Amino acid sequence: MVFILAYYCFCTDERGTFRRLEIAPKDGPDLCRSTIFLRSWLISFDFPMMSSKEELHAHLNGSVSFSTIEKLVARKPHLNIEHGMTAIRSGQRRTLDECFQVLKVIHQLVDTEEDILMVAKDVIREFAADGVKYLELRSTPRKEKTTGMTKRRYVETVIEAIRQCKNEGVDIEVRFLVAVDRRNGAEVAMETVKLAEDFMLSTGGLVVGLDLSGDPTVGHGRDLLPALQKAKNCGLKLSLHLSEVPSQADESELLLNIPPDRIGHGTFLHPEVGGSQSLVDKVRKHNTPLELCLTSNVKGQTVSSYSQHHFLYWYQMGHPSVICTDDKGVFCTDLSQEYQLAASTFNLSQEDMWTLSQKAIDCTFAPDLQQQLHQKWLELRPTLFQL
Ligand SMILES: CNc1ncnc2c1ncn2[C@@H]1O[C@H](COP(=O)(O)O)[C@@H](O)[C@H]1O
Ligand SMILES: [Zn+2]
Repeated sequence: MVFILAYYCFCTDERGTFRRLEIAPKDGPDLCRSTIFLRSWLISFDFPMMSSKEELHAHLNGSVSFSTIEKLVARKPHLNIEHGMTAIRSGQRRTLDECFQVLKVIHQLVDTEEDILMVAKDVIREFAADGVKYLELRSTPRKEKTTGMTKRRYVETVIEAIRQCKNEGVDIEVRFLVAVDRRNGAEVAMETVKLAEDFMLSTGGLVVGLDLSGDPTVGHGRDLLPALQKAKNCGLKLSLHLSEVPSQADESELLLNIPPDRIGHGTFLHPEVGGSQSLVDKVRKHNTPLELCLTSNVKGQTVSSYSQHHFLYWYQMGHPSVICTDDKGVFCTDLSQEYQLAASTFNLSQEDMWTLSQKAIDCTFAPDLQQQLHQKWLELRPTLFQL
């Protein structure tokens, strides 16, 4: 059976505004290979500014690429895991619950220190190859009884991967956020904060913060409040997944009082989608940046289409909004593609895109690097616009 799929090309018009053009119908089996070719062509010719970006919302295990999955599958053939089980391809949609099932499959493949080291190094290199100059990775420390991996070794191994990439000259600055999985409850959250604090103090600034993530339909943030407050008090920056699903308004009211330093998704904060003006006012009052992940939200079906994405609501308000990938492996995307999607969906010019990526520098959790990054952005700007 042959699937005929519409195929789109992005380009700029004479005003520098991004446009999406239909260029050719393609059959299913060739789609993936052709997309990779087309994307690399587009990046090099039509999106020169994409070589300076920062990624502030990337879950390590959700970011594992196809080629790394292949290596992991080769290490563990007995698991009988195929790539279709670890990624949501173009045009496919899943419920959020199904997305978490996919992440569980990846966790089965990544259960030793060797796996973590390979996965983290591959992910860092891939972001660098995509023109990301500053990356904040986040991951939930996991203990694996069968392989003897401890939570402490888990974090140490990610840090080791960051250091090795630096020593190998990979052109990217990487910082790490220790993640609290809300499904594991208050006690584990408190232990995780302690672990994050230890690493913040012992890694010379590589561990910069704490992430709250996990299935938003499980548990309530009120139980995690003491742990989150403790993290904030000890100097960890907080990025909290808030209002990722509609039922979380009460929780968001509570957690926004901390206040967090950044918000993941915030899909249902504003009144038009069942949030409230009071939630928006709190976000505005603290000028809390939002991490926005278009493909993740559309493929996970919390947002019905790209044009309905809440990026527009916050962007039009002039609120700090950072385009991110969330889980680039699971959702088959990369940061360049997310910028292209935002540009083509909301008619943004190259200048708009440039400003978005430049403003994201002020949202990073590494104030010591911000001046250096601003400098780098200014140096790259003339080449990007061929001035
Ligand atoms: C799709 N939207 C999402 N919403 C909430 N949490 C998410 C997520 N995507 C990923 N995670 C969180 O990140 C973990 C996988 O990476 P790590 O094993 O930590 O590196 C997931 O188990 C979940 O806790
Ligand atoms: Zn996320």
